[in-house]
Amino acid sequence: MKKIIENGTIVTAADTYKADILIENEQITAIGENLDAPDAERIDAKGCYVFPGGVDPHTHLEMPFGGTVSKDDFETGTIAAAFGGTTTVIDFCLTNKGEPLQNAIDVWHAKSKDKAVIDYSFHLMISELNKEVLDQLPAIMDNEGITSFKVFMAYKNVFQADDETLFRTLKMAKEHGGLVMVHAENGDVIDYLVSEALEKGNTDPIYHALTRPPEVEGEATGRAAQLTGLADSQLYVVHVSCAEAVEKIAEARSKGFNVWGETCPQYLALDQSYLERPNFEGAKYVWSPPLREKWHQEVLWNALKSGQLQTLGSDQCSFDFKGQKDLGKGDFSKIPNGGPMIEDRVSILFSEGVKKGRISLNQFVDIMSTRSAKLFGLYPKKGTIAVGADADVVIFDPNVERTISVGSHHMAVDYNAFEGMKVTGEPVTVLSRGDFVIRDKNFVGETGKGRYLKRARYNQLLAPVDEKLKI
Ligand SMILES: NC(=O)NCCC(=O)O
Ligand SMILES: [Zn+2]
Ligand SMILES: [Zn+2]
Repeated sequence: MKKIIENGTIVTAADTYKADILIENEQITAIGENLDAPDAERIDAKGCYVFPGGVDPHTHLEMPFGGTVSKDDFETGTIAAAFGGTTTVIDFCLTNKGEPLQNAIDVWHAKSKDKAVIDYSFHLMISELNKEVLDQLPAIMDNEGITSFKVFMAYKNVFQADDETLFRTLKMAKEHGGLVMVHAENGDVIDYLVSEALEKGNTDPIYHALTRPPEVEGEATGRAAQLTGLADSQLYVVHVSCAEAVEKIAEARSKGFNVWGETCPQYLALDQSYLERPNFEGAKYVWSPPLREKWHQEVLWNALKSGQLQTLGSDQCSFDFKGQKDLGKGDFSKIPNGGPMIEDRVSILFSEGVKKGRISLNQFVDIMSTRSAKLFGLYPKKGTIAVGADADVVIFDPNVERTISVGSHHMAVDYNAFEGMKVTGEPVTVLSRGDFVIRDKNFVGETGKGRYLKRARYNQLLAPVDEKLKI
């Protein structure tokens, strides 16, 4: 069925203008004034912005972690994402040392197939990079379209990889056109600081933040950036939380290194004092890296504005307060790390960013959608409103005022980290490849309709085309 979205203001990463959009066969087929197609359903977007569906580059749906499994799965997580104006998520596929990579990928396909309501893709975790692993990667890039690889520099004895693995991953990415992602914190130093705190009897949630100071994030970010320069490769630093890390990214970029940075809503709008909330409530705000002193927020906003940071990931990794976060009662190091962010990512960026004059409307679209689509090989199918793009479209009311609350959110968990926060703006209608997923703020999508997306390689879209990979 054809559709025409009319009377709205289209916003892309580059432009803001009034026009109608014609949608046919999953795609945008025309953009212009007073479009007509006699058999089209007409959707009125009067008073609203019409922008590309959000691309969330960082989620952990149904992920085993911290002795439990993150609560939102590919069904509840993608429904919540759609309510929030996101139409594509890229989730992290965990791997186990010694296990064929394809097995791990198959586990992630089994979790997501028949569940996701919007389109999705995977990054792949690299925990070791010997010849055996290296030999598997080109086929995985070709067959699975997985072109980004995540290395953890923290979580000692769990996910943490050593510097040799990081460096070899960077070299591999250079050769094959992949993008390396890092969780940049110095896991060895954190491990020492945590045991020191616990020995002294410091067990409350606030010690999670105090044992992961900004210096350990800045150090690891700088190390990863230097190794990227040495390998002449490309790096994407996930969940940047502090000034120390921003400085290292900016320094590397000023040297011409291909280093990119993502921050998350929690670092822009929450701060370290939340971890001191009584009755163990501080556990709700345990992320790694941790929430920082409030002044870091403005540094992050300025980095988004100036382009030193480019994207916003939700780092969705939700755990119930009761029954999951409380695994860490009496020992902060056992609190599952992560929180529910997938639904509020776009709204927080709009309300705290655009409405408060920190970023422009076009920067907002770039940060929450376009730049991730470009960096991760999905553009221009995803991440923009253009003829030929998938019709992933959000109709967004920029003036409605509302209060975020667990009572009205759609994530599966028993709290919302922004509880009581007033925001301006809300998605009203969301389409995924031309089909309504959210219509007039109601879910009308279909479980399992989301499609797995194979992605292009980094150097097919951004860097000069490598002779070996002519496109
Ligand atoms: N960030 C966090 O605390 N949890 C999710 C896993 C990760 O990204 O490190
Ligand atoms: Zn991480
Ligand atoms: Zn994460």
